[in-house]
Amino acid sequence: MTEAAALPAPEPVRIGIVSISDRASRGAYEDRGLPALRDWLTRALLNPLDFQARLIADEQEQISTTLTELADAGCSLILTTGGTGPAPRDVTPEATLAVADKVMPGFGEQMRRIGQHFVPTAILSRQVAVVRGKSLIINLPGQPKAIAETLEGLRADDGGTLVPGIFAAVPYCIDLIGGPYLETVDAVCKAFRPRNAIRHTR
Ligand SMILES: Nc1ncnc2c1ncn2[C@@H]1O[C@H](COP(=O)(O)OP(=O)(O)OP(=O)(O)O)[C@@H](O)[C@H]1O
Ligand SMILES: Nc1nc2c(c(=O)[nH]1)N[C@H]1C(S)=C(S)[C@@H](COP(=O)(O)O)O[C@H]1N2
Repeated sequence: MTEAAALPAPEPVRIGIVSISDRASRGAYEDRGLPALRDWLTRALLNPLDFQARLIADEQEQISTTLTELADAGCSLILTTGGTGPAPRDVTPEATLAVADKVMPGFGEQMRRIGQHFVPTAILSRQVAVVRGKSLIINLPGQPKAIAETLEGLRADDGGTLVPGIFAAVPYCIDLIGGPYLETVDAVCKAFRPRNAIRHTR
């Protein structure tokens, strides 16, 4: 048997993607949040992906209910986009904190650090990340272009990493909460794990 044949294939992963937008949910404009999330995750991950997609309005109860349902449905990762600013209808962080078992402040800190390289108003974002059971839930900004920026970080002209994207820490976080082993495409986003946590798959 060859070494490759002896290695296990990457595990399937269920991922919740949630676009939170008053205007896109009522059809005032086309939703670009879900396609941006799906496209980036498909480029970045080698695992077979089962997406659970939702497009909803900026309603706190509805957001919390959606996040709870996706976590209960076995999503290891849930990414939201939209509703993190200071406007009265921006309530995604409150809805996310309401379903948290643990708050993970490092994600929000790093997202705002990345954002300020693109736009000074990134400090207006109130994104949070939390763990609920075996799900990691992360709020991303609403601007569709900000989704890849935040997940991937900032590259230098030579292709090296200038500011690490938040996704580099996601696979190990999911390991620690008992989820499947996520494998990334290094050219898009190289996951970091301590040496003793690295497994080899095909
Ligand atoms: N789902 C989406 N599809 C396309 N563009 C979006 C989407 N969500 C947000 N945007 C764009 O990003 C901007 C900032 O996002 P934010 O979440 O603050 O939206 P908003 O201004 O509250 O409006 P809405 O909730 O109606 O989308 C929006 O004003 C819009 O231009
Ligand atoms: N990487 C990145 N982060 C970003 C932005 C961006 O263009 N790129 N836009 C910011 C802006 S203009 C706002 S108001 C806040 C709030 O997020 P929201 O889009 O969910 O309202 O996110 C910020 N974070």
